[in-house]
Amino acid sequence: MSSAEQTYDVVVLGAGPTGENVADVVVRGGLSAVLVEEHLVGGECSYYACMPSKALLRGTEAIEEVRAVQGAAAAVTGEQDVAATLRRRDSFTHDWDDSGQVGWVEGAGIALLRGTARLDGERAVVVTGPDGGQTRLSARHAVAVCTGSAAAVPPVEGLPDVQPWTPREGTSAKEAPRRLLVLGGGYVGCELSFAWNALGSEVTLLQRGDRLLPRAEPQAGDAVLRSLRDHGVDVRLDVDVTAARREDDEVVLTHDGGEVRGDEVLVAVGRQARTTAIGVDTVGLEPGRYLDVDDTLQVRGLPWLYGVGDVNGRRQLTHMGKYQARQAGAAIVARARGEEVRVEDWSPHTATADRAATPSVVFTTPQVASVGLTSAQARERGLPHRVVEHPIGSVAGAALFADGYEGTAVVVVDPEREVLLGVTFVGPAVAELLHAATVAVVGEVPIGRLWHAVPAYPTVSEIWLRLLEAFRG
Ligand SMILES: Cc1cc2nc3c(=O)[nH]c(=O)nc-3n(C[C@H](O)[C@H](O)[C@H](O)COP(=O)(O)OP(=O)(O)OC[C@H]3O[C@@H](n4cnc5c(N)ncnc54)[C@H](O)[C@@H]3O)c2cc1C
Ligand SMILES: NC(=O)c1ccc[n+]([C@@H]2O[C@H](COP(=O)([O-])OP(=O)(O)OC[C@H]3O[C@@H](n4cnc5c(N)ncnc54)[C@H](O)[C@@H]3O)[C@@H](O)[C@H]2O)c1
Repeated sequence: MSSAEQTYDVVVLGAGPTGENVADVVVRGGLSAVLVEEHLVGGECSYYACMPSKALLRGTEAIEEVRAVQGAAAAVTGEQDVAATLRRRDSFTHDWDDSGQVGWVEGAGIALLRGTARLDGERAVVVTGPDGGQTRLSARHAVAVCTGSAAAVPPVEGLPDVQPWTPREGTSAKEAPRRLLVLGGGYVGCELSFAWNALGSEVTLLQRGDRLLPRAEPQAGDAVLRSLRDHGVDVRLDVDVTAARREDDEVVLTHDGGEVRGDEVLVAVGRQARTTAIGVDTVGLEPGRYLDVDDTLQVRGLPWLYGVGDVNGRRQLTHMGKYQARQAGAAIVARARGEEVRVEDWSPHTATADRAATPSVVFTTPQVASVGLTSAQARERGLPHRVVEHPIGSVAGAALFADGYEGTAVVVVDPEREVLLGVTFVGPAVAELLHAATVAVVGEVPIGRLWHAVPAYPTVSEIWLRLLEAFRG
């Protein structure tokens, strides 16, 4: 056992995509920073979330895209090579080896400390290393908590005892289980049901509410539901699972309408803040809760403490964690230099897009790409709004892309200011349509000016013209 003390300008807890970017921004701003990581540098996204899940899905998507083009479809004469798809997934996670990311951290001039970090009063962090030795870190300017989130486990009797899969096992499994039960029909439940169904599992998806992807526009959940069922997934809505047990090698879930059996059960009912064991109580905060932060990501009431990424519960997406990291990093540097931190919307120091313009893509078949407010969110916020919808398959680019292209675009417009509040595309390969919508929402580009943003012919982006025409009436 050893004990040491070190001082840095900024101490960052957690080297996920968020923590890495906070450290990078402050070092570029002339401050010193140490990143503390207890598992893999790169965080959930690289090893158990975004990258492996998309690698599991991409082969199936590529095959479906070719099958949807008459003539080209004839070239698909066999089945997906599941073992090769899993190997490709493993190549994206580098076989769960983080040496590449460690090289990047070192090259960026960031100090890295392996171990479990815990706050120990104001500006102080204690790190317990793999050998049990402790290092005490002091921060001259800021401590940034970027410890992310973990899978939430619902209060279902017996569930912990059946050793359910979390998204970690759901993205890193070495083979497809014969029968997979999936609890939860949000992002993870829908994506991983598609993935494992195509890789050979018999999948049963149990969703508590009456819709999949309940926070998206209803057209999204409806289309994903139809497609999952068409692909052979047994989707059951309005199911309340009350108990779980193992019988020999089987998992048995009891719900209000009976029982369902599988070989594994994946729990995908949302996330919980990783703040239970990081010493937040030593600075007056309640363990287990999301960190309550302002728009500069500063924890309210503790000006030296920042909560960035999944751990604040604002938006649990990698690109939003990295965005928050850029804004928080800029605020930390400005405060350290004694410069003014601008707290107004859209300033270099505030994460305004969290509230107004968060983009996301659900990589199902069809994809769901959205940014900004849904019609339900506009209604909840009491904003004046009009909803315009148009089938994407009606444009030439979509017809060329896939025979019988089916998709929907939904735009939420503020009719008084004539700007877009939100956009949702549902359809094959719509992910790459999204950034144009994000620019329009963030820039509050007036509808009158959008008429001058002419989509190239024949691209799927011509859907923008149809939407403008539908809005004009
Ligand atoms: C299955 C799945 C698929 C997803 N797909 C996408 C996607 O396609 N696109 C997208 O944008 N988002 C996706 N997400 C969400 C995305 O993974 C998260 O938003 C992102 O990882 C959050 O980054 P973070 O750095 O805030 O936290 P994390 O990635 O969770 O990183 C936190 C880090 O902190 C470390 N840590 C925790 N506690 C301590 C401690 N006490 N001491 C030291 N280190 C600690 C952890 O080991 C971890 O490395 C997905 C999530 C899941 C579950
Ligand atoms: N492509 C992406 O960007 C991507 C992919 C995966 C995850 N993520 C991120 O990770 C977060 C977590 O994903 P998630 O799918 O775990 O959460 P989620 O919030 O997206 O969905 C959880 C779902 O579980 C349902 N549910 C809740 N309790 C239940 C119960 N007891 N039984 C059955 N269903 C229940 C909810 O109705 C909801 O539909 C997402 O919100 C997203 O921010 C992003």
